[in-house]
Amino acid sequence: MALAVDLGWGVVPFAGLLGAVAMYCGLQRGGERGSDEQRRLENGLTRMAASGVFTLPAGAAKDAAEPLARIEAVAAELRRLREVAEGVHGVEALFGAGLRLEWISPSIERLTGRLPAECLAAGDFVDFLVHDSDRRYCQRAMQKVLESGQGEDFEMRFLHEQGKVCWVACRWRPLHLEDGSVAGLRLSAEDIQGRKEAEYKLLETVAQLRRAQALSENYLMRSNDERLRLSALLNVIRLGTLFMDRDHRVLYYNRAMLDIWRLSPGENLIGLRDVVLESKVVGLLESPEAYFDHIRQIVARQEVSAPFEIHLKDGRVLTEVSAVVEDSGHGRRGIGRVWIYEDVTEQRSIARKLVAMAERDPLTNLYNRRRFHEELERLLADAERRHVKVGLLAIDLDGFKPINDAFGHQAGDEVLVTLAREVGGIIRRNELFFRLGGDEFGVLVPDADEDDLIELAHRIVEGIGALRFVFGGRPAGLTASLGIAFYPDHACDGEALIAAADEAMYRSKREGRNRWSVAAAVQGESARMSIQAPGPAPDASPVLQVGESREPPTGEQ
Ligand SMILES: Nc1nc2c(ncn2[C@@H]2O[C@H](COP(=O)(O)OP(=O)(O)OP(=O)(O)O)[C@@H](O)[C@H]2O)c(=O)[nH]1
Repeated sequence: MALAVDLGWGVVPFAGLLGAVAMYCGLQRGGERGSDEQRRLENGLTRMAASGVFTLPAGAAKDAAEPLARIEAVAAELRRLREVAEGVHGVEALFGAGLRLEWISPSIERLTGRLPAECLAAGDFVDFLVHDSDRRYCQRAMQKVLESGQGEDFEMRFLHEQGKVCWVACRWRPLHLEDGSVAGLRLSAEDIQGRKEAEYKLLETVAQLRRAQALSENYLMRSNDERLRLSALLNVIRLGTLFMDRDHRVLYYNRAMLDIWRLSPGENLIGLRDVVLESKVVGLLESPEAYFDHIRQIVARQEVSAPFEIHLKDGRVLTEVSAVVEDSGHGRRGIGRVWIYEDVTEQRSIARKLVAMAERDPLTNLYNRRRFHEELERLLADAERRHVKVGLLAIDLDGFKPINDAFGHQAGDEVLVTLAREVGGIIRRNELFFRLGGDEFGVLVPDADEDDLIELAHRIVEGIGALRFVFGGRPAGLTASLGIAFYPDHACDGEALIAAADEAMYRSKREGRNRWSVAAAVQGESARMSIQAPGPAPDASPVLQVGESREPPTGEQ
């Protein structure tokens, strides 16, 4: 059914009316309102009325001027309507019942580059103007409006003749006949390209924000994983770790930290100020004041601190190192400070044992020959600097081999141990006693005085000679031969001093054992060159002093 218009005095097919009005207007424009033409028009209108195209008011047929005036009024009204329709910003279009485009506003050109005439000439409006992706939906929606008589609103894309796309918001409305049936559709399409672009931009921005959020969530998750890994690591290592913030409050600590400082495992240190922390450990420290002074010095500096030893009352030894935690901007103040504590008690003990093993004789626990040489060099350097003497006593047992041979090696060991203890009891605290190997011993005496050393040698000879042993029910004893030498009197260096003392000791052996001898004074000044020793000038001739124990011990020799 064709689209029709109600003019108030009859329903007129739209196209027919437009034709009639155009014809009328054309006549007007041409100024040819001759009576023939007017008559033709009046006849035409009368025929149209007679054929039911529209209904003339009663009496109109008698007065042909009446419908003409009405047509003029309608034409004027239509011109105004056309002006309005052609001037609309959006697109307006009318479709017949076959969904064929019957009229479209010129504004379609602005959106699609297509002229209304092109659109009307195109067979199918949807195929011609609607974007591929929206065609089926559009066709279905048009059909639905036609069938249901209910309007549909949706957005779709027009295709511009140059291929670009233009989004429009469509309002599809049915056109009803008087009897209520649907005679066609009306489309009102509004250009929403700007809004769509804004929406796309917004969506893109939202997508970017989502990506950024996902990225930051990913970073957060990874940094959280890192934190957990670090925390797990810090909790398994034996180093006590403490992070303080720049306001001197506890930020983080690990289990070892609580362990080392004997704090209960459930203790919560987070947020505690340094002074509170100090109050918790003060009872453990051997020298709290010294330690807290040290902390204040460290905190005042920026560089990594040197390892510091902390001695605790329970005998443990801790080492501490601290460093500023730099901030990412490498600011001078940093974001806080890390403190690392290590309980080195066991290491220190092992080190002590290793040192002892390296420098002590395992049988007698006396210093060994290695330590003897170290101490000798040290004492000689000191004597050189302070212009004092160093005395060396070389001790060699007499008749030790026969004890081994007669009573066994274990008996010999017992003799050595007993002897070490006895002689250790005779020497003074500043005198150093060594087992130099086998049955050889040595005593180094700093700031030595000749008379004192001779007195010491005498007491040692007597002390050893007085030792009494019983092995397998049989008594045993032994004596010792001693040699005494002084630096710089008898030697200008360590080796020479040893040689001089040995020489004196062998002299004691030769002279009958169980005695002491003082080394012969060296000829000339060579041994004294480096020292201006106080006292009388030495005699140029070799001097030998020999001492003997008054009571030679008994025993199997
Ligand atoms: N039991 C024991 N004997 C040792 C040890 N070290 C060395 N000896 C022995 O000590 C003896 C030292 O020999 P000598 O110096 O000739 O013995 P000596 O009988 O004192 O000889 P003189 O010095 O001439 O009187 C050797 O028999 C070694 O085997 C040890 O650690 N334990």
